[in-house]
Amino acid sequence: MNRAMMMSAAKNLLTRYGSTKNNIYRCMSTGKLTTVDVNEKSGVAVLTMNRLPVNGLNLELLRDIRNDIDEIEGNKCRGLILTSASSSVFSAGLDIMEMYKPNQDRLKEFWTTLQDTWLALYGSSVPTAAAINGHSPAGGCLLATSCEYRVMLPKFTIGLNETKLGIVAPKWFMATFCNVLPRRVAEMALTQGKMFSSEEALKVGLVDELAQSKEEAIEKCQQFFATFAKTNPFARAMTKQQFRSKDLQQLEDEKAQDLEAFLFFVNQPSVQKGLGIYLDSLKAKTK
Ligand SMILES: CCCCC/C=C/C(=O)SCCNC(=O)CCNC(=O)[C@H](O)C(C)(C)COP(=O)(O)OP(=O)(O)OC[C@H]1O[C@@H](n2cnc3c(N)ncnc32)[C@H](O)[C@@H]1OP(=O)(O)O
Repeated sequence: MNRAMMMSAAKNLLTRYGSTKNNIYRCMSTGKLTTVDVNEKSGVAVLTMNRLPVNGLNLELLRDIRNDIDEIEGNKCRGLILTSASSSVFSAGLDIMEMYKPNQDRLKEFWTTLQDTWLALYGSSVPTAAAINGHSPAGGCLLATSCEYRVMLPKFTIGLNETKLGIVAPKWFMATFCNVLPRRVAEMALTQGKMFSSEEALKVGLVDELAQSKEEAIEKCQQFFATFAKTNPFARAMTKQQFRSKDLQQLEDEKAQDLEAFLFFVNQPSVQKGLGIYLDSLKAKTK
């Protein structure tokens, strides 16, 4: 191999395996709206949501996340860290545009994909953690709390704020919240639609640690995964799945009813009106 060929091969490798100070990262898959980088040394995959500006969870982003989780599971990665390409928003939750004046076929597909994404993430056999590097309301909080561990950057907010929008978080959103928070704290926060500051979230246990940067948050998630070094991966995964089986089974059993209830609720004129007013208030903020 001559020098030019060697340079070209090295360039190709760097494009595919981009190197950082300590580790080699392999880009496993790149959905249009997500990227997945696997640390070759640790086997940990970092799944980055990249639908800027706010990672609103629309049908396409949910599909990409779902496919990435499946791929990470299939590749037997040692861990999955969910994070955001934005420096101020982890995810703004469900893209309200999917629910406002919706096309009914797409609305069905949107909700079914959300259900499947949650089942895949909450029930994942791979250890999961969220590096919450920005605001994380509603569906963003659902994704973060579906993971086993959360590290958040200061001065952001997280919570299930649905009641403030005049909508109701489905049972499985609530179950996910209750898997993390004491029941009384969860009930109060859900009914109030409370958004916790990072510092408050740490205090009540909604997040496990704070970090000063995204890199530090990812490092802390990796340290969490390292706590499983002396456990049997199969026994670990079975234990997690059995622990979460009631919540998972409930949605599996009630998927069709949950979809019907969502469609009925979203199509109510009063709900449509409320969503329209909320969207206007979000847009007015930027004017
Ligand atoms: C019926 C059953 C429902 C089931 C449960 C529902 C769950 C959900 O997830 S509902 C969604 C709830 N989400 C929110 O309430 C968050 C709303 N967004 C915000 O609070 C903020 O945008 C922010 C804190 C996440 C980020 O603030 P900032 O960085 O200042 O960005 P902007 O507010 O200026 O937003 C930029 C741009 O994005 C639009 N947008 C924000 N969030 C959403 C959203 N969830 N869906 C659709 N669009 C959203 C916002 O309107 C701006 O648009 P433009 O003005 O056109 O740039």
